[in-house]
Amino acid sequence: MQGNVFIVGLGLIGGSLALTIKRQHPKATIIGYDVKKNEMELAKILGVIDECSENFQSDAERADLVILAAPIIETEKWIERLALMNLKKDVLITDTGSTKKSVVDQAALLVEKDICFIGGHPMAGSHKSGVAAAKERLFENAFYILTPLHSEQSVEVDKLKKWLSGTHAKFITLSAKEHDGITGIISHFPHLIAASLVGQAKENQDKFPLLQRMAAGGFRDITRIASSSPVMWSDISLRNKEVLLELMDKWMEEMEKITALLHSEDYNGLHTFFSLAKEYRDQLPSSEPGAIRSFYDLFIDVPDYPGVISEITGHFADEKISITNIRILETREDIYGVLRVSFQTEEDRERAFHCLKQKTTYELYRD
Ligand SMILES: NC(=O)C1=CN([C@@H]2O[C@H](COP(=O)(O)OP(=O)(O)OC[C@H]3O[C@@H](n4cnc5c(N)ncnc54)[C@H](O)[C@@H]3O)[C@@H](O)[C@H]2O)C=CC1
Ligand SMILES: O=C(O)C(=O)Cc1ccc(O)cc1
Repeated sequence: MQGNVFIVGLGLIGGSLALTIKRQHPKATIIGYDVKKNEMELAKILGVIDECSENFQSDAERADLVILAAPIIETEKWIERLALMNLKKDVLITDTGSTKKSVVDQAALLVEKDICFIGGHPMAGSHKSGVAAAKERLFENAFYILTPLHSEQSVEVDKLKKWLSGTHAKFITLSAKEHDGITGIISHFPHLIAASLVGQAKENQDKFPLLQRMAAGGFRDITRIASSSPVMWSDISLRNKEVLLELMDKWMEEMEKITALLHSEDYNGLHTFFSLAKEYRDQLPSSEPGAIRSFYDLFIDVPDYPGVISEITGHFADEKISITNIRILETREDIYGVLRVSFQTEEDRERAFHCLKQKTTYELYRD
């Protein structure tokens, strides 16, 4: 595809989409805009965009595709302003916000002006922010939800998918309401809980001076998402308020039930509670990328001796397998530790798995 692609918000998501589009459509010109001038300049230096926007309106008016990748409330403000501009007749406007209903409602302002808007949410990311964290392959195999305003937009949806084909994502069309219901359960509510778990640890750190050091393993993993951008998550929480409040009521009811089980020392009740959770979780697809894909992890049971990490990374280096992260999750003093290695792609993880299967006798796990 050829034309001008105007990306607003050059963070993790805007930057990653810019890289993907540039690779897939080398003839396109990527113009980037960010309220933070230094972030915009960094994007240019890193080769993420072709041009820094000097003037939002004139760059929007020459665009064939506009991608709004700012925090949701800022995106809504841009939609209102875009509706007053003299845009190209066949321009496509999309966004990347983690909630869809309020954005799509706001886009009625564009539709009134006969401008095409298709809501979008690439469901891959991380707790990192900023253009420096952008990656060309961030969206590979991830779900990419599109929320067109009506069924007659199929030609435009196909055109948008072509622009975004370099993401190698799995496109799914949903209504904005359905999208917000699902993501509320699997993403937004868990973020609230993760942040509150971290809060609970902080509250108790004076009482237990060792707490911080000991929170390095599993606790860090289940609360990783609490390190995400506070601006982004405040926007998401407010814009999916109804869904979150409903989930919160149900959660409180559930917590009251568990409180009662503890008070009455109801062993069978607790066993049922944990069994039902385990049963449902164990049957969730593990070969699917999951709704939100962020990393491909390989877990390796390694003996706890100095040099084991360099042994493992040496094997990967020999096979030219790149890793994105490596961490010891837990070291049981006398026996084994679990090493978690993260990869950018499923393919890299598979290669790593087979490489270690061949060269070592360590137990390996992919889930
Ligand atoms: N971080 C993630 O894992 C994912 C985020 N999203 C959504 O994508 C959007 C962007 O998120 P990230 O890239 O992660 O955030 P980020 O914090 O990495 O980047 C956002 C960028 O937008 C800029 N910005 C803020 N206000 C602006 C404005 N009024 N005009 C232009 N630029 C502005 C910021 O300076 C920043 O550079 C959000 O709406 C978020 O809900 C969607 C999928 C995953
Ligand atoms: O890092 C993680 O696990 C995430 O949850 C990333 C993420 C954040 C927001 C989204 O809308 C989609 C994905």
